[in-house]
Amino acid sequence: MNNVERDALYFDHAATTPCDPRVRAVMLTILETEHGNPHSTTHAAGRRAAERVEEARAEVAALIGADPREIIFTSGATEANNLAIKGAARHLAAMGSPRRRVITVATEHKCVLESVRDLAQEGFEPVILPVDFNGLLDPAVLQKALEVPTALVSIMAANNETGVVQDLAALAPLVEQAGALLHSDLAQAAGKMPVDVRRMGLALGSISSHKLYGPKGAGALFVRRRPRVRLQPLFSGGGQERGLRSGTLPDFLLAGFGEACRIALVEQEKDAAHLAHLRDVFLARVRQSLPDVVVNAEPAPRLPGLFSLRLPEGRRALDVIAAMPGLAVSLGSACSSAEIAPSYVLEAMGLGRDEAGRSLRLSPGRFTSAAEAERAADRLVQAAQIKTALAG
Ligand SMILES: Cc1ncc(COP(=O)(O)O)c(C=O)c1O
Repeated sequence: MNNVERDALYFDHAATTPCDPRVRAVMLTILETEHGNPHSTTHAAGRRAAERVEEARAEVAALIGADPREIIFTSGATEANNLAIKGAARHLAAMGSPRRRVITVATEHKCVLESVRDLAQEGFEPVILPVDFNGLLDPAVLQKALEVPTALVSIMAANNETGVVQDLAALAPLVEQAGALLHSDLAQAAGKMPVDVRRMGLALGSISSHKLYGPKGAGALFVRRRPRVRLQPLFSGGGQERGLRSGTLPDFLLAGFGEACRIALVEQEKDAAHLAHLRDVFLARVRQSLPDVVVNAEPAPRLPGLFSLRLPEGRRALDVIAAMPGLAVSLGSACSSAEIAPSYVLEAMGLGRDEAGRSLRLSPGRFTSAAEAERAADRLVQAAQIKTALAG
């Protein structure tokens, strides 16, 4: 880590988390001392690698209340989401199912939205449902969409821009009654809030390692066994992962992912309390100087460690970020050249161009201290006090 990185206040854990030192230690041991292919089990080196993979599978399963046989390793949540949505829809079509509707929500991650939209080319009917001002999906809206025979519904557990937590326990029975499969993108939720695939009524669920202090490049898809959910694989190959995901598994990454899940399960409540405290410290301090600051979707149930802050009128998030180089946060908007396009997530919640352009995403983490939250608040206030004219 160089000095710039060490001095920076990192408030962008929703984008990615640093590897937990305990995760790093596990991965380094494997990199330095083990070299087997987990699929070459005719010798001890391969068998050891396979054991590492199975240990990791058990840890990932435990974090979300699944059976280890229900975990398919992938390269991350993007791949898991693609496999779940395209794989399930294609399998049903191949079995002769007349169900063509695939439903998702306007605030989903791009990899879900694009996977659903891509299916239109294969004769499916993508339906993108709206959310209310707090980013929540109204069960009545889902119920109405399910009047047409539906293959699959994909609803994320927690949103990556606002932290809004959907009420899956209330929505799942509607999907089940309609005879459709329910998939959830759990990338932001796993390790950050209690996740139980049975209680949530999921047929499929996607996780990402690098969102929970594990390495980048690893993820998993939960595929329910009873009643059994079948998928068409995305890749042709050696038939690893029960034929659903061919390719040699990266044992050291998966061991790190497993260790990250083990830690997350043990420390999730402690982490959540810590993150809620950091958020409260940060917001109280910011509001002393900027009382008009708003948390987008504040009334909705939200993750404790991820919030979208709307600055008072007259400030532009892009300018504020530029004025605080030592504080790493995300824009609540997608940026193209010098223009700010409102984030589609905030736009779906009814925010206008100006409101979205004043929004920042902040996400402290497990290793952030209260003193750092105070320093971050001071830097933000200082930067926001450099009054900037709104473009347009
Ligand atoms: C909600 C959500 N889904 C999916 C992804 C993609 O995850 P990955 O980087 O593991 O492909 C992310 C991360 O950007 C995310 O926040």
